Amino acid sequence: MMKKALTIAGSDCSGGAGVQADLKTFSAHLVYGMSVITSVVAENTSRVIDFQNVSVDLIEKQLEAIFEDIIPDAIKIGMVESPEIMRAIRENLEKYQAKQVVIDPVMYAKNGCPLMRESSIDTLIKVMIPLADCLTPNIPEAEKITGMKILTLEDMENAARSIHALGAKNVLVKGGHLESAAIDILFDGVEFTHYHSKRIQTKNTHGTGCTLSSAIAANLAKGEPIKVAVSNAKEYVTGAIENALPLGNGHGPTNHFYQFERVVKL
Ligand SMILES: Nc1ncnc2c1ncn2[C@@H]1O[C@H](COP(=O)(O)OP(=O)(O)OP(=O)(O)O)[C@@H](O)[C@H]1O
Ligand SMILES: Cc1ncc(COP(=O)(O)O)c(N)n1
Repeated sequence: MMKKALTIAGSDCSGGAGVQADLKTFSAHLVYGMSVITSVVAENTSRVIDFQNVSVDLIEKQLEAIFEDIIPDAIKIGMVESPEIMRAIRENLEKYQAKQVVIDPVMYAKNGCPLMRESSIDTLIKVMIPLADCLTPNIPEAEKITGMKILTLEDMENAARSIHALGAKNVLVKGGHLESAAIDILFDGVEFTHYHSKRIQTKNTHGTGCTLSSAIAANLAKGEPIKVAVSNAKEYVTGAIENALPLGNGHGPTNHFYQFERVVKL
């Protein structure tokens, strides 16, 4: 039976990040994908033009429609811009006894445009982080959450430990913003696991964080334990970056279907 995954995130009309990246990632893993849209973002590979949040009422009704009918095996949460939407997601996921929740605490787009208002950070910490089976901050996000400056692998480990203490079961601090290799560090409350890949020289990295977190959710939906889920997801995102698509004028999207190109000549 096909496993099912849900993304609760913003819509990126240009298709490289947000809900669109998540659904492509679920499909590439042969997992049935569903979506609850939190915000409609007018953006492309170069800039965010504008966004409008979906009302709390309609977000709750999307969740109701999903959970009364097709129960997801795992959930990925991406852009959640406001404290009210965060609180509604927390309440509803508790009500529906959601399992395997991966949270990517999206704060900014690649080009620096804010996708979460500053006043949401407190609610993110108190309301969202304790929901997470796995939280996947990048370095700037981990700095905002912890108030620490992160320059080294040891700093990443310390940040992961302090975010774990806020209630996330597993914390993956992503090293995409490091200068050296792309090393991500997982802390499960007991030990650290380092996931290495070489740094790929490309500007086409639109949606890397969305793709990694939804690949973790797809692997959890299939029943993989967290360390295997992160390892498989890291391998997948590295391949998607290596084969990234030179589309648009800015940061092009990753290639979610690179594995299929060996089978089907496009
Ligand atoms: N140039 C690169 N080469 C190899 N791996 C990379 C590169 N850039 C990012 N990654 C990897 O991509 C994944 C996403 O990390 P990153 O730190 O870019 O997340 P992010 O900043 O949240 O992404 P986004 O900017 O899409 O929100 C991580 O596994 C990271 O190591
Ligand atoms: C709707 C939405 N969600 C998340 C991101 C972050 O992705 P990136 O930092 O790769 O642009 C984005 N740009 N848009």
